[in-house]
Amino acid sequence: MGTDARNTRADRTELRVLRRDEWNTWYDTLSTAFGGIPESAEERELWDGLTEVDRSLGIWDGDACVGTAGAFSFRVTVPGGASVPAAGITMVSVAATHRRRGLLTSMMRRQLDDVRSWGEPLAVLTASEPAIYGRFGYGIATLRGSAEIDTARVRLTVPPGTDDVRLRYAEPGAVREQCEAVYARQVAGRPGMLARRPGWENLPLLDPESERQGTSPLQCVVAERDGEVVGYARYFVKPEWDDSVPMGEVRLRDLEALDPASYAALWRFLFGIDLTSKLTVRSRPVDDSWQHLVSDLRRCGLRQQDSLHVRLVDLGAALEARTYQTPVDVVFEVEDVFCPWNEGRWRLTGDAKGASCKRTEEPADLALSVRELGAAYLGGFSLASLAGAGRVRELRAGALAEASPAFGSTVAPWLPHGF
Ligand SMILES: CC(=O)SCCNC(=O)CCNC(=O)[C@H](O)C(C)(C)COP(=O)(O)OP(=O)(O)OC[C@H]1O[C@@H](n2cnc3c(N)ncnc32)[C@H](O)[C@@H]1OP(=O)(O)O
Repeated sequence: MGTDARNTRADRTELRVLRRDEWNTWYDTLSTAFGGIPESAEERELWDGLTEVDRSLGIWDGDACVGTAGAFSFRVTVPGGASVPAAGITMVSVAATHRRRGLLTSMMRRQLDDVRSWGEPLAVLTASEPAIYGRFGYGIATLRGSAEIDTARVRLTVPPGTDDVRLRYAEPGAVREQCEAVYARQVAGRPGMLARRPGWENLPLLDPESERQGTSPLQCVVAERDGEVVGYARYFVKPEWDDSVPMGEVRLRDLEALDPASYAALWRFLFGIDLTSKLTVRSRPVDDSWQHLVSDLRRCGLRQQDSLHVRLVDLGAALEARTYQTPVDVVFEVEDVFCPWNEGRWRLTGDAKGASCKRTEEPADLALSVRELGAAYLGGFSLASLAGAGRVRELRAGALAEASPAFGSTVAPWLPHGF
C-alpha cells in the first residue's frame, strides 16, 4: 500500500494506510470529529480490536492525524440469499480544522480504488448525515423502523403455540453462543443482514455504564422449545414514576426468533414487563411482523430513517450476485462519474435462479446512475419509485414495468446493527 502525498489548498497532507501503533491517535481524531465525548474503555477496546488497520486510511498533516476512514471485511446478504463480500465503510472523519478542502473526497477515491482491487463488488455504510455519500455513488438501500409503543393501551394477539414457548432470563454473556446460533440462521433470509465475523459477536453485548442514561444493565430473555434456544430479546429497562404511578420504559436492543410462536412470545414478554408502559424500538425491519400482532398501530409511534447505503463497486459482479424475483432482460445505460469503470451499457438477464450482467452495445432500455442501482440493489426501493423522482429514465416503453418487480425482495432488506 503506497502513500498519496498531496497538496491541499492550505497545507500539505499525506494520505496513507494506518499502522497499528497509530490507532490511538487516529481514533482520537475520529472521536473529536464526533463531538469529543470520550468513549468508555470497553467501547474503545472493542473498536480497537475490530479495526482492520491494513484496510484503514489516515491523513496526516505533520504529526497530526486529520482524516480517518476504515473498511470492514463484511459479507452482506442479497436477494436470493447469497452472502456477498462488501467493504463496510466506517470511522470516516476529517478534523474540523481541515474541513471542506477535499480530504474526504481523497479518502473516498483511494478507498473505492482499494475495494475494487480487493475484488469486493460492494461498499456499504451507514451515514452520520445522509447527504454526504450520494456524490460518491452510494444509494440509500434500506430503511430502519423505530417505534414508541404505548404498551398500556396496545394489545397483542398472538398465534397458536405461543403459550408452549418457555421464556427464561439469562445473563447475556452466558447465552451468547446460543443467541449467535439463532442470529446465524436468520442471516440468509433477509437481504442487508451481515454474516457475523469473529469478534463481532461482542457488539450486541456492549453495555458501557456511561451510556445507560438511567437504564438497567443489558438484560436478556431467551425463548426455548424442548430445551433449545429458539429466540432471544436483549433490552434495557428504564424505571420511571410519575407521582407514584409506574411509567417505566423498555428499550429493545435486538430480538431474533426462529418461528412465529417464539417471536410472538418474546414480543408479548416485552409488552408485559411490570411497571412499564412504553416499549421503544430503534432499529427494526420496516416490515417487522410485530406490526401485525398489535391492536392499534397508531399508538405505536412508527418512524423510518435511512439505514444502509450501498455502492456497487464492481457493477457486473454485484448485479450477478443476486437473483431476480421475476424474469428480467434489460439494458441499463449507467452513469458513474466517481468510478468510471462502471460507466456505459450493461445487459442484465436473470430470474429467481441466477443472473448474468455483461457489457453490451445494444440500445439501452433504462438510464440511471450507479446510485439508483445501489438504492434498488437489495430490493428496498423500486426502480419505479426512483423513476417517479426522475432518477431512472425509461428509454423503451415497458422496460420499467419489467425491471422494477424483478429487483424486489420477499422481505424488506434490513441492517441489524450499526458499524
Ligand atoms: C461512514 C461513516 O463513518 S459516516 C461519518 C462521517 N463523519 C462525520 O460526520 C464526522 C463529522 N464530519 C466530518 O468529519 C467531515 O465534515 C466530513 C467527513 C463529513 C466531510 O469531510 P470534508 O473533508 O470536509 O469533505 P470534502 O471537503 O471532501 O467534501 C466533499 C463534498 O462533500 C460535501 N460535504 C461534506 N460534508 C458534507 C455534509 N455533512 N453534508 C453535505 N455535504 C457535505 C462538501 O460540501 C463537498 O461538496 P462539493 O464537492 O460540492 O464541494
